[in-house]
Amino acid sequence: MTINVNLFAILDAVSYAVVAVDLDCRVIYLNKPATQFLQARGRAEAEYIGHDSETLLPLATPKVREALIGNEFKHGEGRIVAKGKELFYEITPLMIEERLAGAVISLQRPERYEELACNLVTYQNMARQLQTIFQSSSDGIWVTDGNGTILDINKASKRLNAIDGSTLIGKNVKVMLDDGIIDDAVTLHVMETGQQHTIIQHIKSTGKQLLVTGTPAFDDHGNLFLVVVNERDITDLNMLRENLEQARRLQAKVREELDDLTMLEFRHGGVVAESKSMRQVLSTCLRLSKLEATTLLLLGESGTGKGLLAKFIHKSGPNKQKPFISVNCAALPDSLFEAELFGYQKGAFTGAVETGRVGLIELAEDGTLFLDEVGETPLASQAKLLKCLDEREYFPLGASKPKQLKCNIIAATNRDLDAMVLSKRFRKDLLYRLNTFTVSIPPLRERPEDLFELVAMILRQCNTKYSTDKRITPKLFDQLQRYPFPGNVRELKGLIRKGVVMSDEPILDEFLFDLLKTDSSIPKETENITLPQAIDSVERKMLAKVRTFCSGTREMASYLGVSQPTVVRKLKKHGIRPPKENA
Ligand SMILES: Nc1ncnc2c1ncn2[C@@H]1O[C@H](COP(=O)(O)OP(=O)(O)OP(=O)(O)O)[C@@H](O)[C@H]1O
Repeated sequence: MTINVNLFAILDAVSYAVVAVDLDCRVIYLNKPATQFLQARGRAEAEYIGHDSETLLPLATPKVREALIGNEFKHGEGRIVAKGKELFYEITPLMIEERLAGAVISLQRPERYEELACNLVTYQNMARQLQTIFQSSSDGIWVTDGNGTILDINKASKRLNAIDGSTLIGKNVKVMLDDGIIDDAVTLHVMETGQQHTIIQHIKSTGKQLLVTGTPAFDDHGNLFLVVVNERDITDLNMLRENLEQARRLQAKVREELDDLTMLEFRHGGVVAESKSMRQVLSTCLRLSKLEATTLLLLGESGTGKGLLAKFIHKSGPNKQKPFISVNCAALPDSLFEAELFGYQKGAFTGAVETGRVGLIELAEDGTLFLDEVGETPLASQAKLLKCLDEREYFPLGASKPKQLKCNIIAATNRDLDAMVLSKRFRKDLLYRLNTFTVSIPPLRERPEDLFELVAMILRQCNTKYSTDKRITPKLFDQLQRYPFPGNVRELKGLIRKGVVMSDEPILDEFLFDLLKTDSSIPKETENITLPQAIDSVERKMLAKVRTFCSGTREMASYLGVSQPTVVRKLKKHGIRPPKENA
């Protein structure tokens, strides 16, 4: 008996409520915390003793009943939530004299577990770790409850916002807004939408710019219970971005200045390039000039400056001191093409010079060989030229040992090589070999921005050459810009030269204006024919007329504003004999 009394006293002394039931689930005992709990709710112990435990513990009793059924007692535990309060319970067997006599239900507040857990070393370590992470983060971190009440602020945030965090804990974020510490509160946005939200916040007192992200956390019932706010200082980042932007602008300016310098360099090489298209052409040429053992193709109408650019490429390359050899493929008779290009050994063919002859390729050494009017290369020689370019060696006529091709090759044409391939006048494989690097020079009419500088340069050259001081006024530029210049820069040069030499006036406007009018007027007899026919007819008439007063194809070329090989080719096409001295 004494023992029993002591046992009850012990049970009364424990901090949790204990309820014992018999095998029929009738309440047989309540300890002191349990009766106190009932008294606090205006109930008496007597109302429950001897009654089914369902009246006292409606939510836990089904589990108790289950534990008591069968031969083996089933330990159980669970959680009771009623009227906003929460209790944890545990069901253990009640054994009397080694026989199951019922069950004991122990009930405990969850906070108590928490209090106990807090004393556990593992819990303390974990909490310490979390605090260390929270405080040592270089980003600012705030934690508020679901209503915006500040629960915690880390050190970084205090520094970024220049605030004493301890005075704010327990206050609502709205206070910070009202006090003007911050200009916007991300927590309020998160509370409103229930979603993550990011803002840029400007901190008045520190002048800092923060990237602030608020993230919501929800409990098991979907209620917002925490808002975690992360603040990242982007002041330095913005400054970095600005510096980068400034550096970029500076770089662009330097590049522009460099471009201008390069253009100046071009001008020293006598190449005018004011238009964007010509500048692009020149930059490409400059880049290509740095390549070794290269072959490139310059395309463009007659007089656009292919020859000039070929020289420019050579002069800009590493072998500018080496020879630049120019050969006009149209001017070489078919029979002599290979002999001129590859050279020959003595006695190689009838009429060959006794001593033999060095070819143009060899003469070019490791400089540049310019194959002008490459489209006119005799078909029979095209295969040999291709082999020479492919293998970078060739056999002079009559030689048994090959020689090396050391020079760069720049080919040029105003012909449509694709069309020539189709009409079988140019080898497709040679075209592919030549056009790996192609530079197309636009006609003068497509780059009027170059006109002014070209006219100024040509006038300067002519005035120096003929000791004159002729000028052109801006009025004439309107006319010049409207004129199509089929002969391109060469035609412009011829036009101005004619003006400087022939006009008696110091201002050339009127004289050149008349010349332009005659050159651009359409002859009446061409009105009912097609454009190619009209061009053909005008070409024939001009050649025939100019032939009568010129003493050679060179003079004709200069008068007509085209190259000499073009004159030779066109005379051949129209069946007109060259002037006497060239005949
Ligand atoms: N951009 C330029 N700047 C200065 N002079 C130029 C320019 N383009 C062409 N010229 C001048 O125009 C004339 C004709 O140029 P060039 O002989 O190089 O043309 P081309 O395209 O080779 O002609 P073709 O196909 O008839 O041989 C030359 O006197 C050349 O110096």
